[in-house]
Amino acid sequence: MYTLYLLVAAWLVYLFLTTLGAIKTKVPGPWYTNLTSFVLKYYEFQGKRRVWIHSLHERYGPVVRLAPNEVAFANLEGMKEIYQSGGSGYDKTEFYDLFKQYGRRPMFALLNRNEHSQRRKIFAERYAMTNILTSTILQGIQQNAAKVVEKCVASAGSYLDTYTVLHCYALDCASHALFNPSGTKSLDEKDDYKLMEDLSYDNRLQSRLVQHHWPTLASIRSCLTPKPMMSLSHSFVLNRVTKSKTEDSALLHKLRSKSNDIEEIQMAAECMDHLAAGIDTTGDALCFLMHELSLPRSLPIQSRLNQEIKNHPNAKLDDLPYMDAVIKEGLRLFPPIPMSLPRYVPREGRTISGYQLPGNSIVSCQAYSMHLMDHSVFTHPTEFLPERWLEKEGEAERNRLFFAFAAGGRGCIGKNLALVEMKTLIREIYGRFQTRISPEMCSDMSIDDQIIASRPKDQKCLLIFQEVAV
Ligand code: HEM
Repeated sequence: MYTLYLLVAAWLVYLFLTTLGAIKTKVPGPWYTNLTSFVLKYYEFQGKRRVWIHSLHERYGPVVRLAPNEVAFANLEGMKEIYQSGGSGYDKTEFYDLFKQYGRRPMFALLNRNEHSQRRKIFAERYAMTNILTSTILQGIQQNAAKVVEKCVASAGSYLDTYTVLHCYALDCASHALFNPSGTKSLDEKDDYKLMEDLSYDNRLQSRLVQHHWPTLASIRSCLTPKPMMSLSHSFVLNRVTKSKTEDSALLHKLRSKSNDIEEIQMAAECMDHLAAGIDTTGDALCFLMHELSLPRSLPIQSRLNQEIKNHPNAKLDDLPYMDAVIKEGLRLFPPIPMSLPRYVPREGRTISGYQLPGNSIVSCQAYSMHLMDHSVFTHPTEFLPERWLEKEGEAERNRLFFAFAAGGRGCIGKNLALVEMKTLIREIYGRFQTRISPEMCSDMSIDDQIIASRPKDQKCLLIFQEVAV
């Protein structure tokens, strides 16, 4: 019994001390966030972390306390300091341990900044726009887009589940960039289709959170349960890394050229990470966007898009400003990674947006709030209004707050690839079809949070494709 009293007393002292530390910084937020991270964890396990944080921003402003040692920002000042100061901003937290592959840290999960910048240098030239537009990567994307169009044509008189088709498209494009010519053909082949399912229908949110917050508990559990077999996608990537022949343009080719410094299993971890990073993000972004465009209220947007594409048949991908605006607005309203990207305040402590925070506190921004909070920059922020991106006034402010690909030296390295994939497909589809929601569609398209990314809740989106008269 005495032990119990002692434990309770120790807990109270701990709360008191953390409260003292917390009050010192006077960050706005609900009183209980000074005492415990319990409420934050509760919302995380419910898959509602993003929505809860956003509601706190709406109530308390752009800087808000989430837990005794954790603060969220939804303003430019905070974003620049956390993600861009010194080039790549503050260091990532152990949250990124969850993204290890084959027990190794790929670039996305590297915590050490020097190691990260060395690794990033290896890939930078492969993901540069010039490389993507001039190499066989673009050809692969165009061929995959043509296959999607064939499926749209074949769906005449019925509907197409665009969720699955778009995820196959994203998988085939990303795996082509990684392993060309040994990428997947999930748009045509059943076995590769299973790979898409393996990657996109992952439902391990809760167990991954347990692993993050209580790693000891997670390792006890894994000792007590039989070891899971290697997933389909992990076997696929390992097989490609150890056995496939690749063209010079493939990312794996570049990694192999560094084989003195990088072991094969580390190459596999890297390829697996880029594959996972490239599928749901691009697939979900396209799916949310096409759903929004297919709603009756978006018909005028579709018409304008169709006109632009048809009137400029030979334009370069980047010379279609309205299409650009439509895609950007989709990424603003439905960012595929809308959740917090956590970082540690450097050891000495920092003042961010006027608040003094001790070293090792956790700070973050989430794209969802960055894109909705400032009504002077994004007027009518919850509405889908591509035209806003065409206005000259406020252009710089809008671009600075656009956080779908994050910012700084740890921002998305696959951004150019993703944008070329999106633009190529949207041009092919909306230059030829009008899309509508199928009357048989009863699935929920609301944003469903996973560990860091989000997806349409029911992972189904039934659209009708009707050819537009030339
Ligand atoms: C619309 C599509 C995409 C979006 C919205 C997106 C978004 C992001 C964001 C927000 C980050 C930073 C995450 C963080 O700091 O925790 C990131 C990092 C990353 N993304 Fe993307 N991404 C997309 C597509 C892709 C594609 C197609 C690839 C590659 C095939 C890719 C590969 C990566 C990698 C490797 C990183 C880690 C970069 C580093 O640590 O230096 N992404 N992405």
